[in-house]
Amino acid sequence: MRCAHTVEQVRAAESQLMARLPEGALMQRAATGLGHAVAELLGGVYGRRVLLLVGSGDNGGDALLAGAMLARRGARVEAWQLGERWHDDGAAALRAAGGRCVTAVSATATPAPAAGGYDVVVDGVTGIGGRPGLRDAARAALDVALAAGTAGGRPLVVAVDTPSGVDVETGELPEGADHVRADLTVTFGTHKPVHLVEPGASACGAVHLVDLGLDLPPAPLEALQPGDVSALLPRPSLEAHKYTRGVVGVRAGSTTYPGAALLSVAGAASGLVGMVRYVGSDAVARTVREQHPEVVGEGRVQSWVVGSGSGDDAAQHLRQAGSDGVPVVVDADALAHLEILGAAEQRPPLVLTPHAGELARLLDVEREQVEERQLHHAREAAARFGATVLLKGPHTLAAAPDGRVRVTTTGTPWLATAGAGDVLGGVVGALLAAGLEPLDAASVGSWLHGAAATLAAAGGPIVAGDVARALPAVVRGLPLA
Ligand SMILES: NC(=O)C1=CN([C@@H]2O[C@H](COP(=O)(O)OP(=O)(O)OC[C@H]3O[C@@H](n4cnc5c(N)ncnc54)[C@H](O)[C@@H]3O)[C@@H](O)[C@H]2O)[C@@H](O)CC1
Ligand SMILES: Nc1ncnc2c1ncn2[C@@H]1O[C@H](COP(=O)(O)OP(=O)(O)O)[C@@H](O)[C@H]1O
Ligand SMILES: [K+]
Repeated sequence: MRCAHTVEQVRAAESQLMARLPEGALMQRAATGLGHAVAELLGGVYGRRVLLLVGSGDNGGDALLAGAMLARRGARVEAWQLGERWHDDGAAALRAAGGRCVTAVSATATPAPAAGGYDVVVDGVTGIGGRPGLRDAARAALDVALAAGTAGGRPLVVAVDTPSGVDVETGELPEGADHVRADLTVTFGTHKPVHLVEPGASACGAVHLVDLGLDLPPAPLEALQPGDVSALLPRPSLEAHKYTRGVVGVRAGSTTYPGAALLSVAGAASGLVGMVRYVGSDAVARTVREQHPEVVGEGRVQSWVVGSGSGDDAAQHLRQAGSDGVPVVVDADALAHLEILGAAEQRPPLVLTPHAGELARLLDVEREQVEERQLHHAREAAARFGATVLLKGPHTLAAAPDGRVRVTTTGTPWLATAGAGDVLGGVVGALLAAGLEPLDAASVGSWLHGAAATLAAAGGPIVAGDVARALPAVVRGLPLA
């Protein structure tokens, strides 16, 4: 599991460990990991030109100590002091290693960049102690450094712990203010929410974790890895028969949108359960069975998938599905009718699968607000509706009513294609029917869906049906549990 901890959790774990280590040992560990990561990114050290942008806290200290390590190995290292103070031991180490230190850099006194520019700019302005936004001195220094470039184009940007200026705890970006965009972020001890949650995650670039040996509590935010998915995936036992594997029912699609029925069923019928039932108009049911001859009609199920392309039938589909007492995936058109299910205590377990626009309508806010504050709104909806909420997008979030959140890190922008969400609803419904609890069903389903899209796309375009077809191959490729 990839875990992201809060700043408070990180600080508590760090101070516990620091109490047991010689002074400065933890920062040296972080700086050594950072130095190695920069060296690897540059494909070597000797003769490389490195600029450190250094703030007033320990984040700057990490940058200075890593810079000293690179300078000792033959890099040409320069450090610009952006705050009123900086980490004196770090600066002394850099000077001793032959690096150049430029103090008192301000927005109006930015140094001339080295002739030929820099191969890499290391952002050590702020880490977990930073407030969102960049101060003018940092903004001006960054502009000058990036414009200086190299023969090969602009320098690479490596963020120390987090890109400066982002909101570390939420992944939000400061409104109207600037932040660093990194090619690589080297973080320490554990991930922080910004490394996983959009839009901040995109500002981190690739993320490299340096282990510090921290003793950490359970994380409020997680990202499943292939081994986790494999361990959670329901697999048929030797004694299995189709009913023990679970039966998923689909009430989706309509004469206006028969395709949504086909795609929801395609997701549900990708092999994760023993049987799929489809309930809808005769005409749509006929079309579904032509393409999926294994699908049967009405009967007992262990979960329902409702709403994709249900159009005017959405309320009725939801009422019927909700009266069974089994978990329900509520998608698309059905999301507007949650009140039909009565008070939260009377409802069956629900997985809501809105995209940002649908979640905005549910919460009566603007779509942009949801996109800007994804973690906040996913958690808010999960708590308000007492349901697991799968907020779909580039880094889909699965939020449980108890506050736990899982981020999906699989997927490809090629997945932004009509009907992909219908397939996802079917996959999540199948996993619920197979016995997973809602947060596991939502997060495992979303992980498999993203991985199937990446496999099917292979760098090129796909349609929604390709995702369902690729899903069995993703399951086959999982590591053994
Ligand atoms: N706490 C620890 O034990 C460890 C911390 N480490 C490093 O230390 C960092 C945290 O250090 P600090 O707590 O000193 O905090 P930071 O270095 O992240 O930032 C705090 C400083 O930045 C200034 N600042 C805040 N917001 C700003 C903004 N928007 N623009 C410009 N300046 C701003 C503050 O006035 C303060 O002086 C971590 O991110 C990590 O890089 C690592 O060395 C590992 C060990
Ligand atoms: N930029 C993106 N990168 C990766 N995945 C994306 C991106 N945009 C959308 N997706 C995924 O594509 C799917 C789209 O679903 P949805 O919005 O419900 O579309 P539809 O209603 O047409 O099926 C979701 O799984 C979502 O997470
Ligand atoms: K930083």
